[in-house]
Amino acid sequence: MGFFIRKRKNHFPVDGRTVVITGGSQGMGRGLAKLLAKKGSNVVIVARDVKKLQAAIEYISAAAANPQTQRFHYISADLTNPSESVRVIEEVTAWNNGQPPDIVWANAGTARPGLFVEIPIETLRAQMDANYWTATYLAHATLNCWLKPASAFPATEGPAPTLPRHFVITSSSLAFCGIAGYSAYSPAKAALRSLSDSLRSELNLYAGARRAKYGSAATAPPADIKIHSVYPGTILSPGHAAEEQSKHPVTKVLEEGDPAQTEDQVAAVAVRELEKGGYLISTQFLGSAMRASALQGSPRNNWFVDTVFSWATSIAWLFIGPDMEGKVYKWGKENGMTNAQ
Ligand SMILES: NC(=O)C1=CN([C@@H]2O[C@H](COP(=O)(O)OP(=O)(O)OC[C@H]3O[C@@H](n4cnc5c(N)ncnc54)[C@H](OP(=O)(O)O)[C@@H]3O)[C@@H](O)[C@H]2O)C=CC1
Ligand SMILES: CCCCCCCCCCCCCCCC(=O)[C@@H](N)CO
Repeated sequence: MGFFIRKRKNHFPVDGRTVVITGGSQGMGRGLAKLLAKKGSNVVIVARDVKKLQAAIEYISAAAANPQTQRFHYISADLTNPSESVRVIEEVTAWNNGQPPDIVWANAGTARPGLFVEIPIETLRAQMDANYWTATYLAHATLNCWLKPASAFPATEGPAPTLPRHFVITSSSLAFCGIAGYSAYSPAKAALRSLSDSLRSELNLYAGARRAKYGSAATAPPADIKIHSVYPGTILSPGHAAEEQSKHPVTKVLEEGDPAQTEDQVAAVAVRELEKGGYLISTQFLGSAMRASALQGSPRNNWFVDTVFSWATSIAWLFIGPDMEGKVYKWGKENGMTNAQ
């Protein structure tokens, strides 16, 4: 039997490892936390609202595979403040017996849709804070901890990890395609894709140094580091319900065909793709098409599928592009310029 059923390598082992998930109190982050609890991880969730965090911890820990040995923890932090990311990593390391977390998932984010000229300047900046800077500050704190053994972080104890560490970013399929109504949000998510590609390139340097003659326990990081980014489409979350309130009707027209996923569905696909070794990860078919049409120089998950799919989407855009332009034009023609909510 073993001859026929070749078990593929799991590139994202989580059993017994410690995972930090920001935005873990609801929506996709809560779905991820529950799934990883089921797969045997120790989980720390981070968000601002303590009541929601407490309720989520109860919900997440109930899914634990080994309730006697797995541990769960929450930290209340506003991640738009850079020093809060540093504190989170320090606190998790202390909680985790002096060992830094194995996996950190920058998932916190919020969308404030609306027409560009209607959005106050402060909201434009706040959207960058909530979506770009939260993840970037966390990446900076985490990579400093993982890459600099002699950094400000408490000295780590015990044996060096043998498995790679992972930093995962939740972006959005809107990173691949700009549509009316998301001008405050999409640029932040597109910037995260660029951050992901840049860090992926840079981390090769440390992987090389670990194996070179210059690498030593004192100067080289103790484990390889893998970076990944996930690009979901519509997720039926509390955040999504809130954004629907301020969403311009033309935006609803444009995203009408986007299949909605529950927090559990999106978490299951994201983790499955990570287990397969995915780097730039979409979570449903439309998202995969959007991804394929916007690959640029990003490392491929599967060179054959990604290349052929990108050719197909290049042709598809010749029809979809004008169709979407026409939908926005038609909405203006029929309803005028006002936000008809
Ligand atoms: N919903 C959707 O349709 C889509 C969402 N996404 C992205 O997926 C991720 C999850 O979204 P979703 O599932 O909708 O989750 P929600 O919007 O429902 O929840 C957001 C989570 O992030 C936390 N959070 C928000 N701001 C901060 C902050 N400044 N500091 C710390 N924590 C914060 C919230 O807790 P609290 O408010 O208590 O801080 C909450 O736990 C986000 O990055 C989002 O942009 C991507 C594609 C589609
Ligand atoms: C060949 C390619 C064809 C592409 C057609 C593109 C159609 C546009 C679909 C827009 C989907 C938007 C999902 C929103 C997710 C999100 O991040 C917000 N809900 C924030 O929470």
